[in-house]
Amino acid sequence: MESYPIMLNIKGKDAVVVGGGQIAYRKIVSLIQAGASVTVVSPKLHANVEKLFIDKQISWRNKEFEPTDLEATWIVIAATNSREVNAFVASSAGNHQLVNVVDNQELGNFQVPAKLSRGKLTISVATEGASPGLSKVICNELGEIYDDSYEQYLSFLAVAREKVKHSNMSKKTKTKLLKTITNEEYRKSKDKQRAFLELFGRNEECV
Ligand SMILES: C[C@@]1(CC(=O)O)c2cc3[nH]c(cc4nc(cc5[nH]c(cc(n2)[C@H]1CCC(=O)O)[C@@](C)(CC(=O)O)[C@@H]5CCC(=O)O)C(CC(=O)O)=C4CCC(=O)O)c(CCC(=O)O)c3CC(=O)O
Ligand SMILES: NC(=O)C1=CN([C@@H]2O[C@H](COP(=O)(O)OP(=O)(O)OC[C@H]3O[C@@H](n4cnc5c(N)ncnc54)[C@H](O)[C@@H]3O)[C@@H](O)[C@H]2O)C=CC1
Repeated sequence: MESYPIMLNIKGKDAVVVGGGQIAYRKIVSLIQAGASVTVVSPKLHANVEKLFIDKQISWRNKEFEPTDLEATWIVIAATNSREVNAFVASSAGNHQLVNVVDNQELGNFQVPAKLSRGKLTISVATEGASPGLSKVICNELGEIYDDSYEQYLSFLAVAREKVKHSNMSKKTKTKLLKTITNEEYRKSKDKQRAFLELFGRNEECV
């Protein structure tokens, strides 16, 4: 069966990461970047995780995992170096919790893909656990093609699309315009972007 890829809005949501090592650190950073409120449960912290705690970016329960640690959280990441503990974390989670198990994907209900961010553009790559290393390689390759210029371009597209959507143009014209601005020439030319936005009046800062 295929996985179902989604973009999750976890801003302000509680996440519990069990384990405070290097792998936990990687997952914690992406949770923080997405605005989650992260609590780490672990008797020891890797220096990088400790720094996040000192900087008040995470909460820390300095203890071994117990099932009550999962109360009232939405996202659970089992990232200890013990397969038994990770399995125990997974079996302690409720049906409505999102659970990721770093050493046994079968026990959880989501996996973390490799990710490339360019502002509003997200490219994520996953292999159903067949080769996380390949996911990383592919993401790095895509990073060469979808370079930093996409960040500004996506800001333009977002503003332009809103303007088109809220204009009085016919549906057909709107569809045509939205297609036109995905042409490469709009990414490469801020003059073209500016000219497009000027069709709708005052210019925006995204250009
Ligand atoms: C199932 C999954 C569960 C999950 O973690 O969600 C999982 C599981 C496991 N990974 C293992 C190994 C490695 N993982 C990486 C890297 C990443 N792993 C990530 C995700 C995932 N890893 C999920 C599937 C995603 C998919 O399908 O592609 C990435 C993409 C995202 C992230 O972690 O943020 C991140 C790249 C981030 C980046 O871009 O930098 C590397 C390479 C490296 O670190 O350089 C290696 C070594 C090379 C190799 O093995 O390929 C092992 C064996 C552990 C052991 O030896 O004991 C397991 C356990 C198992 O296989 O059962
Ligand atoms: N999914 C992925 O991308 C990858 C997963 N792995 C897996 O991740 C596991 C963890 O790797 P690292 O972070 O490098 O290990 P690590 O040894 O650096 O950290 C393990 C952490 O787990 C904590 N811990 C141990 N028992 C605990 C308990 N009962 N309750 C709470 N915390 C507990 C320790 O205090 C420590 O902070 C590895 O065993 C490996 O199987 C490894 C590479 C990639």
